[in-house]
Amino acid sequence: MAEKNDKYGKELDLAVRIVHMACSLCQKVQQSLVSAASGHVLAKDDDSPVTIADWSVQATVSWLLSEFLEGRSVSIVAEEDVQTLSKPEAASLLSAVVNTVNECLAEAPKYGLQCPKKVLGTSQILEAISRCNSTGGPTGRHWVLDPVDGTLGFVRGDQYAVALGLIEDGKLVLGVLGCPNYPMKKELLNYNHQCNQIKPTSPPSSDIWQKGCVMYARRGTGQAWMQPLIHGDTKFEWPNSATLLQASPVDDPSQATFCEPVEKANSNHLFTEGLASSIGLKNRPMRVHSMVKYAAIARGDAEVYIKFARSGYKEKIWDHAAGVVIVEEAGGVVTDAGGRPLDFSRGLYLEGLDRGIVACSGPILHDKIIGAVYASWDSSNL
Ligand SMILES: Nc1ncnc2c1ncn2[C@@H]1O[C@H](COP(=O)(O)OS(=O)(=O)O)[C@@H](OP(=O)(O)O)[C@H]1O
Ligand SMILES: [Mg+2]
Ligand SMILES: [Mg+2]
Ligand SMILES: [Mg+2]
Repeated sequence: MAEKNDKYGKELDLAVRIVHMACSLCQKVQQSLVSAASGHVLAKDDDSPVTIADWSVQATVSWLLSEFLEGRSVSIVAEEDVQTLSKPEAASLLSAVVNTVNECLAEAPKYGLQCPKKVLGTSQILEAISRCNSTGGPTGRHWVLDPVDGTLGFVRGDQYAVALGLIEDGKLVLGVLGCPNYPMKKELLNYNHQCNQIKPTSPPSSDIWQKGCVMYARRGTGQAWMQPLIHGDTKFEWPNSATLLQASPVDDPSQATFCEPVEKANSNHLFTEGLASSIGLKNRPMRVHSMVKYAAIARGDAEVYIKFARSGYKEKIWDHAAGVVIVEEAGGVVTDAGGRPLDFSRGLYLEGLDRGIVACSGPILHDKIIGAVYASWDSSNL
């Protein structure tokens, strides 16, 4: 864990504890969603799903950051808002969120944090969610939160992540990525060859599935770390143990494993297929929901992550912030398709992104992949 006196050490220490708590919250909600025939899964205006977990994590993280940092002035850029939750017909949903948040905060002492003196009321929870309405920008400190990244994976009982990053003066300074269904050891996963998604080797109820991990890194340290996920209902002593992450040394593109989004609608699978065949790639793609793709690169389970959204889609900073700093500190390189670093200083979106995102486990491989992207792009646009 970070030294207390180091820059951002206090913030990182707090963020890691908060992400552990959020992961525990998500695990409980996911279990109830998967076991119930129908759960609280709603569709947003863009048809993407949102659940009790998305709002509950946002409220919990917001409350904890405000409580332990600069109070209400803490700036948080996050995905969810309270529009749907505040509607009269959403009363039962809102009360489920209120209960979920209070249950989670009551566990804070297990993570070495103080819980609220009184149970939080509905208005406090709505306020905590809506307080995360910062738009970021080039100056000042902004926390960047994706409460549940890969909500589709979450509702399918599959992979998802809790992602918390910090930007200062437009630069990423730290990232924490909680991956509740991504086991500490790659050997505990196998590939489901039908759909190429990461699946556990055992059913979701097993210990293996429950053993997720939390990764974190501070900019400029050259180190990224991983802790086993802590479960709220088990006995443990904080601090948690951590192991150093190392991205893969493979620099031959034909030997690489590619990661990409599961949904064709979120990334151009045909382009990556063409790219893969142009470089003689042997391995099947690892199609996995959420920022677990960045986690896979950071810890050497895969070498390349490519996301080329349809033209006109603007990538949001919370879908990348935590993952990018962790990959880079583990030895990887993340840029757009033109080889330029991602720009987190321009508000909610990665403005000026050239085509899409290319994350690789090291600089030599990255150069080669960018070259191959250029060649494939030219030939696919002839
Ligand atoms: N049309 C479109 N194109 C590209 N990206 C989109 C699109 N719609 C949504 N999103 C964002 O993708 C986030 C999930 O990315 P994934 O890589 O997990 O996608 S996938 O589920 O594996 O297909 C997802 O994050 P969450 O909403 O946090 O799940 C979205 O922010
Ligand atoms: Mg997301
Ligand atoms: Mg999300
Ligand atoms: Mg979403």
